[in-house]
Order: sequence, then C-alpha cells, then structure tokens
Amino acid sequence: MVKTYSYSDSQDVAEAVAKYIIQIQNETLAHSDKFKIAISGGSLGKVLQKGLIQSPELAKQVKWHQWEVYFSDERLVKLDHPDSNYGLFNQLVLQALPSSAPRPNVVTIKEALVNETGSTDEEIAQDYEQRLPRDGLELVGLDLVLLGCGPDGHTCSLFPDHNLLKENEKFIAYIADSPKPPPRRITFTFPYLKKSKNIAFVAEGAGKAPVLKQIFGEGKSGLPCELVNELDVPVSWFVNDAAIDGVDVIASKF
Ligand SMILES: O=C1O[C@H](COP(=O)(O)O)[C@@H](O)[C@H](O)[C@H]1O
Repeated sequence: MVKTYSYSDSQDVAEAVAKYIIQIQNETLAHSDKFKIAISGGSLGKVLQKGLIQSPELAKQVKWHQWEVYFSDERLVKLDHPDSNYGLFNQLVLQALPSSAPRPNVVTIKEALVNETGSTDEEIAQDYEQRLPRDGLELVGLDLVLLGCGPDGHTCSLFPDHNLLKENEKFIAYIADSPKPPPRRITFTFPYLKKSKNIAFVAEGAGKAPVLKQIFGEGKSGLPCELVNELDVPVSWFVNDAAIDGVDVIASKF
C-alpha cells in the first residue's frame, strides 16, 4: 500500500518524517532491542537534521543507542570524501548530536577496500551484504528504509533502464557506470528492498513534479521509484506541495 503525505512547508515535511520514523522506532522496540534503519544520501540528510535533531520535542524521543544504521546506497569513495553518503550523514546528523547523546551503531562500507582502480568493488558489495542483519543464516529486511527520488526517477543507486533493475539474486550490488557522479557505487537491490518492513520516500521541490507525474500517473513508467511502490511493502511518500503540483495523487497529513 502506498500513502502520500504532503505539506506546504519544508519544516513540516521534516517533522512529519521524524514523527513517522519515531512511530516505527517505537513499534519495533516494543518487540526488539534494535531498530534497523537504512538512510539514503542526497537531500535526505538535511531533512533528518531538521526533524530528528533541531526539533526539540522530537529529538528527545529518538533512541539513538538502539539504532543500527545502514546505507541504501553508497558511493565508493573514502568516508570523509564530500561524495560519501556516510560522510553526509556524519556531518549533518552524527556531528550535530549533542555531545552527551548516545551514538547509533553505523554500518559503513569497508573503507580500506576502496581504491583507485575499482578492482574490489564486487568485494565491497559482498562484504556489505555479509554485514546486513540476519536471523541465523537468513538475511532479514530492515525495519525502515528511507529513500530519495532523483529527478530521473532513480532511487538508491538503481537508475532507469539499468541492468541492475533486473538483478534477482544479489541483495547488494555494485555499479560502475552510475549516470549520476560518482560512477562507482554499491546499492540495495530489489530483492533486498522487497524484504523491508517499511519504506519511505522523501521528495521535495518543484523540480521533482515532472518525475512524480510519471511515477503516479496512469500507465507504467518502469522507473525505479515506481517499481518500489509496486513491492509488497508499506510505502509512504513525504513530499511538499510543490513536488506534487499537478500530480494525480491524494495526499493527507501524517
Ligand atoms: O545519488 C543519489 O541520489 C538519490 C536522490 O537524491 P536527492 O538529492 O534527489 O534526494 C539519493 O537517494 C541516493 O542515496 C544518492 O546516492
């Protein structure tokens, strides 16, 4: 089932996203000692900073010490490189936490394997897959996966018409030819996204309206974000009004 929540103001979007995350965190921690979440790169970092750190009422409800953080995709660069999705999360969220706040457990790519040639990209993907949560030998889905939607309809590092959309075995795959720089990345695949307990997109700005028209319009666009909507997983979209201007979707408030 796909639900859409829209607000005119960016601060309201960030707070709604934070409330939603906290709701899933609390539901999860009622029966588990860990909350397993995946973060994306791009514009999401600022939304998390506004909602989870800068909103005092919400900030105090976040149980960071019980969070296990993964990345839905990662660029194959050093962790302190400006292109790193971990680097962005570190700068906007981890470093913005008060010094007294507990830190989450963050699962990054094995930085030592990142080199100039890209010869170990498969190994980096396999290593990350090995470190995803498991129940015995079986890999389990995350409690919540937070995704962005690129203006071309990509999500994670799954790009329109790319062969990776057809990947049906690996849970983490590498891509050497990402159309958006940098070209070398690893990404969750559809077989792994399919295991998620909840998925939420955050998309803001008039620049996203044309692609959202395609994703929510009549007929199949085949765009990666639309393929996520079609998974048998509860999917929520948090958008601002500008992003769904002219889009055929019924939005409510979270
Ligand atoms: O390259 C990427 O882009 C997407 C979308 O980013 P946004 O800035 O348009 O929200 C992001 O979700 C992904 O993690 C990132 O690697």
